[in-house]
Amino acid sequence: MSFQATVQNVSKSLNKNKVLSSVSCSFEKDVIYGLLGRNGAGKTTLLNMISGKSLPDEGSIKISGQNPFNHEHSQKQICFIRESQNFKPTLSIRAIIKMMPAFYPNWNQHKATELLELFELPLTKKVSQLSKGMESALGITVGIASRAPLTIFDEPYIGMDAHARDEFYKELLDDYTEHPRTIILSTHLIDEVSDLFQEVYFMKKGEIALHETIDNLQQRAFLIHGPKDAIESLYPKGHVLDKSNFMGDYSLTLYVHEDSLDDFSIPTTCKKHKLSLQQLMVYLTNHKEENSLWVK
Ligand SMILES: Nc1ncnc2c1ncn2[C@@H]1O[C@H](COP(=O)(O)OP(=O)(O)OP(=O)(O)O)[C@@H](O)[C@H]1O
Repeated sequence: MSFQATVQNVSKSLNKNKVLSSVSCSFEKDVIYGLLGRNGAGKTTLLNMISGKSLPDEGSIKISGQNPFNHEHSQKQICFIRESQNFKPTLSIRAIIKMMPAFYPNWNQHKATELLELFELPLTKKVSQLSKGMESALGITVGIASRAPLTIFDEPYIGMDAHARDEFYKELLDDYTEHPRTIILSTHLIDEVSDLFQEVYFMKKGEIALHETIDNLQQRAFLIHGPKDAIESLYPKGHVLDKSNFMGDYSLTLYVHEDSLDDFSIPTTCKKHKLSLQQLMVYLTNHKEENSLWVK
């Protein structure tokens, strides 16, 4: 059976707070997803349930047709690397690496050794003796070397410097290219990783605000400058995320309607620039609902 993770109408409360409301999404085989949203949007809560660590109050989660909660076969298909506390502090790196093949049938020892060397992680050190960045690098090593059909990284690089993060993106992409699998990456460093994503889910206040392919987003989100009349003629073509006028230079941030895409062009007096994923996310999760692109 081909791999697929599906979430259907999932709701969840924690300590009587509704954290997720009727969330539906699906993660297809061999696609890299970004799961984005502001602090407290519900990303970790959703990922915990997808990885079978907790149960929804309502709705269903299926990993290739099975409920992953307490289901050994599903658990072996999923590697979930969290922001911290992935490993017992008293264990050495050597002991952790040794036990991984029991959890992940696709575990690749050669890749693990290569990454431990790259991140300069000494086998003899215990997790409690690692710096924050080293502990994150260990999580990343395990996540990549697991080659699990569903690999989830939830803010995995706390404490890692820019150089080490670059290594992570490169290694993840290289290994994915040779051994494709489904990857979900939740992060706040959006522009750093946006080249990795093929599709993104944006979450806002416990709901999915938008799901798009990166290709589609790039064709739909623009910042456009030009004279007043030309700019105003574009309003009906999309959702106006922002507009401003600075000393006669009018600008418009537009998310083009799906049905306007085929014939969307701008007047010759205007200039358009692509909107980065980070910029789009700011508009999308804006608390001012009248501007927010919250397609419900
Ligand atoms: N154990 C808990 N008890 C009560 N509320 C909780 C608990 N854990 C999380 N929450 C609440 O659930 C909401 C969603 O939290 P969650 O950690 O899923 O968000 P997130 O999108 O991952 O945030 P961040 O980007 O900051 O990691 C938040 O409002 C948070 O306060």
